[in-house]
Amino acid sequence: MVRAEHLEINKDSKPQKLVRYNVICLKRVEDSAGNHIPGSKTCSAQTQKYCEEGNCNAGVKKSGLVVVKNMKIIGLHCSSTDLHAGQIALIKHGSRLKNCDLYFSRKPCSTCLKMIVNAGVNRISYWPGDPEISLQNEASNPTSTDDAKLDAKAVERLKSNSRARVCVLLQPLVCYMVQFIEETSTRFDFIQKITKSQPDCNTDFYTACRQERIKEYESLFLISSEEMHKQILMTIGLENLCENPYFSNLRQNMKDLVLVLATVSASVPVFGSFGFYNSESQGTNATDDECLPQDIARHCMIQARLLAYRTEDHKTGVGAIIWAEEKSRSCDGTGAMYFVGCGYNAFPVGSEYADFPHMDDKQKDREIRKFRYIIHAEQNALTFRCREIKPDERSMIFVTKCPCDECVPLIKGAGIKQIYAGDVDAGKKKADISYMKFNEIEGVSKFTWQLNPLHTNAPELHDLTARENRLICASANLFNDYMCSKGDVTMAVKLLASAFASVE
Ligand SMILES: Nc1ccn([C@H]2C[C@H](O)[C@@H](COP(=O)(O)OP(=O)(O)OP(=O)(O)O)O2)c(=O)n1
Repeated sequence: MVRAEHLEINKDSKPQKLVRYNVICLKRVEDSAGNHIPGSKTCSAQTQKYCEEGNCNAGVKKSGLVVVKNMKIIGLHCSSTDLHAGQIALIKHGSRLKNCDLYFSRKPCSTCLKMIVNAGVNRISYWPGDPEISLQNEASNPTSTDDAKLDAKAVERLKSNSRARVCVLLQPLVCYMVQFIEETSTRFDFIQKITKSQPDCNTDFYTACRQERIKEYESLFLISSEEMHKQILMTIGLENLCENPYFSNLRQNMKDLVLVLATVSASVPVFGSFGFYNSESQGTNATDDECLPQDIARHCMIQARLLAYRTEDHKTGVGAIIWAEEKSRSCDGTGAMYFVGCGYNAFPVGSEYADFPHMDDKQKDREIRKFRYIIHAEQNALTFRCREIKPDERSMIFVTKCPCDECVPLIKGAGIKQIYAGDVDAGKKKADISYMKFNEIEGVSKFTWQLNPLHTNAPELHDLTARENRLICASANLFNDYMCSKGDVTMAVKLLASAFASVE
């Protein structure tokens, strides 16, 4: 059956639901032996550059992939040195890919497409930029461009002979969405915590960090030359998008989504010695007490932040994502980490808008408050998880807000070993929701967003940090120079892939 490539736009989306289609994948930079390179300090300049340019697998750009079955995410993958994202999905899910929807951050190549089509997937959506086999190298390497063009043709042929729908799924954002995300990101607890702890600091550091992220994501996801973008769209069978106004609308939608991603990402910023730390040991063994590298923890928290925008609670959006670590590293570009589940706060599945009360504790009548009905982000992540939580593996939950007294025993009971969260609400007690148990939890390690306690405990280091932070606040340029000189700007885990998944 011949399937036409088309742009799907959902005009009925409610504003708070728009980012429900935006899911991010995890990427680890690896050396040729497949070892994780935690940052530029241990990575040779050459390898670093090679990986950054997405050239680890000659001519093949890194891609991310979200696998969705029955509207639930069952896999978050990323290409590795040896394997493309589609190949990894095949290895991980096999024939379970049947009837799944796949969301790629680049148009997949023929090697991946033939296998996933063969597995009986339902729909393949992709980001309409440079495809997996890059078409951007024309001048520098004509032979590889010829191969890339051949591959693009093969992809078209596979597409037109397959049952699966291969399409671009891109939602235009409503006009005030970018502004809404900007405002909520600046007000986010982590940014507020930094601002409060640095009395002479305003949110300039946030603006600088956002600019840095915008630059990074634009270079990953957008094609700067309009002409080049048009040529690529023609080659990958999207000629119907090359005419205006479709072309300019497409570019604008892509830019807006990149802006949203960068804005959310900046709300978990790289700033001085802020990060996820535990002040005391709480786990049952040393491995459980060991914090993930900061860049990975930050990356997962950004995923939770994106999920929070899908909330059904008008006032407070919360996102949660669970990852676990296998004993040995896997073929996935995410290293030993694998996705377990994710969720956001919402009313019970299937309920209609008016079925339950939406009021908070400012409403005197307790019967019409939301708290007894709304399912918390952690509760949805646990309920709709796609993998079991194994007692002998390090599993971790990332929550954008402090887990409340309903959720702390659930997280512990489920056998999750680590919690990464904010602690702004810890110790708060309200009539219908309390955050008292988080501080007392035992047997689970907590890593909260704070200044590195090693720095805070050493006065001279603290002074240094304060001085450095003042410097950072002074100007965006100074901030960038400072971070670059520290080698921190290049995160080992980057938000490489933005795939667009319709998920309940
Ligand atoms: N770890 C958490 C904590 C809370 N929530 C959800 C449940 C409710 O939808 C909302 C409750 O948030 P607050 O306790 O902040 O209560 P309010 O929404 O009333 O806001 P506030 O009291 O801060 O003004 O967040 C959640 O999903 N997961």
